Amino acid sequence: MRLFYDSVCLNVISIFAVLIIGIVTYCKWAYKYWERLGVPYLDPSIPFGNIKEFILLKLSVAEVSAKHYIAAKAKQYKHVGIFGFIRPEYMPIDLELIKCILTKDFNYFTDRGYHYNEENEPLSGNLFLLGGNKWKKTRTKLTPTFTSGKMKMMFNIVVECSQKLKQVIETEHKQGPINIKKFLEQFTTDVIGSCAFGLNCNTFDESESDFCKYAKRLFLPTTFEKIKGFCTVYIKSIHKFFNMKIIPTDVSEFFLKTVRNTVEYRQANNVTRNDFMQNLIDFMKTESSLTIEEVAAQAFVFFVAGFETFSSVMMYCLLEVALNQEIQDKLREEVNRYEQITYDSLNGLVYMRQVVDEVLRKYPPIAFLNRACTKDYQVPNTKLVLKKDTPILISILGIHHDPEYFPEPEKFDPERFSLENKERLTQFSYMPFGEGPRLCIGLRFAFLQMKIALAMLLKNYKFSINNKTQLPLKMNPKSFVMSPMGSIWLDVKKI
Ligand code: HEM
Repeated sequence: MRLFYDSVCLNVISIFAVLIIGIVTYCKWAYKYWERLGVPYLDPSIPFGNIKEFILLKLSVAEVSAKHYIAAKAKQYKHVGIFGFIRPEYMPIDLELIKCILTKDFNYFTDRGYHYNEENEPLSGNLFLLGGNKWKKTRTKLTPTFTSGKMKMMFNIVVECSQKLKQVIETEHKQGPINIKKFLEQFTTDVIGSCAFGLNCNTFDESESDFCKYAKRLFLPTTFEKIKGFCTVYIKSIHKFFNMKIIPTDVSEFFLKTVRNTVEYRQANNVTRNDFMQNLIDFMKTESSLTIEEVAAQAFVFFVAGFETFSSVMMYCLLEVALNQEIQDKLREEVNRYEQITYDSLNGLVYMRQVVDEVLRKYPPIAFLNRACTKDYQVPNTKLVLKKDTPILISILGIHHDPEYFPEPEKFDPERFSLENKERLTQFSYMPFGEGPRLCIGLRFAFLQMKIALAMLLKNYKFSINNKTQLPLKMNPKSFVMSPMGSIWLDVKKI
């Protein structure tokens, strides 16, 4: 019996050892990928490649890619090869090269390389995930939804929501310091729920409305959902084999049902409203029509793309003005030049634009851009040919903190974006909304929202930092957008 037991143990250990040796040998071979192509690369570690700190939750994915950018730049590389586990990824460092990928040779890089499957998962057929011709057609259809004329139509909805934000700050600030992010998230849910889904979410009154519940659920995935998300990016074969969905089924069903109800209600009752949903519904009637699932997918992505980005930019804005009182005073002076905030007065808020631009430089919420090579690509002025499907990673955070383009990058200085200085910025050194044909479609709407909310808050309140805020900020390694670990607590005084 003892002999049998020993032999089983020996066999198990041998199989295990062979497996380990096999994995190590394969990794070592895979890690020669960039060397074989003559591309400089950063030393990977088995089995993580170059993303160990991200996998072990020491740094956020944004910080890890910025670290790669800095390391490559220090060695004066124009481009660098990295590995996400064993997946080779290409990171351009030189801005001319970045320009080629994002604009000049865009037809080689039309896709982000993320998974989507509209039949299996209708909401994945959204503008952010789509690639190739489908993306192009959808982008052409949606572009008119974001013209300045359409923004003007949505102005009143955003003002209404900002009044509710003011009311809640009015009550809450009397109780002590406020955790500003929570209220900004509620505000964003109200705005996008209203503009993209045509709903009065009443987030401030009813914190557990269904809309809020599913929105929160989407941004707080379970461990299993995180693993699935991870497979989508790094181990596509597993993702495809198990036909995994990227959006949780209950969330998907809720958003689809909500859109269906809204469309049916408006059509049955002949109701129209000045919002994104109306534009999408109008498309359903045209020749180049959208199906109800396509409408839902776009409304869904407007919500997802706008939620974390907007609330984090606003939070960093208020943090920086709380830390820099003279900037806050100057901003307030500008806002107070207008008795009332109107759509036209927003254009006059020039200094506010500088402040927001600097916030977006220092804390770009989407800190890296993804592209995938859709056909073999000869990298200009080199012998390198990038193979079809090679993932491309551009570190916005790294570029925005590069002292060559922004001296003293950690300093918060809105003067970098004065009219005069803005003209001197190196092309492609500032890309908080991305660049090229896949540039953020919601840019105008984001500025509309930010200017209205900031103007309303600064007109009525003075913000200073409360010592419950842990400074310097440490980024949350679990978050895909630039989000701090702890909360930002502000003392608020009525003016
Ligand atoms: C401050 C707020 C925002 C920031 C910083 C931001 C940033 C970005 C960035 C960096 C991209 C990728 C661009 C690229 O790959 O070149 C993007 C794409 C996108 N954004 Fe935004 N965004 C913001 C707000 C919004 C809002 C409010 C909406 C919708 C109402 C929106 C909708 C989208 C969509 C649909 C895409 C995909 C565009 C495409 O692939 O054609 N974003 N955004």
